[in-house]
Amino acid sequence: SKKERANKKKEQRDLQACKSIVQELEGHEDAWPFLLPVNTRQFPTYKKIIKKPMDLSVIKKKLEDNLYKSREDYCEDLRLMFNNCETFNEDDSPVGKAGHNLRSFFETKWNEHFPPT
Ligand SMILES: Cn1cc(C(=O)NCCN2CCCC2)ccc1=O
Repeated sequence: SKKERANKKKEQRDLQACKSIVQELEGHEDAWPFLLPVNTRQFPTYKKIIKKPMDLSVIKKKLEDNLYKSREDYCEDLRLMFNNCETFNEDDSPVGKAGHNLRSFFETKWNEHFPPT
């Protein structure tokens, strides 16, 4: 139907916006702690403390494999990644500070692409 075609277009626009947001996050100077999964041999307690690890490489792969039902589903994984960072790191540590900076950058980009009504 016309409505279904319009909705499919919206989904395609949202997916494209989510892909470009991840690219912008990857290029941010504070992205270094988030580019790959946390190394659990370097940080042996990580697996016990963080029940659902998440990082930009996993989010990018999920986007490419069409595993997100919606932009909200995608946003949930980004917020999980930043919340994991706050759980495991002191605010004034290098990783903790990078997490706060990158989260702020993400939320700004999110609102640029999807202005709250
Ligand atoms: C999200 N997060 C990341 C780290 C971390 O240190 N990641 C960077 C690891 N090195 C960067 C270049 C080579 C490997 C530690 C705790 C944490 O919660």
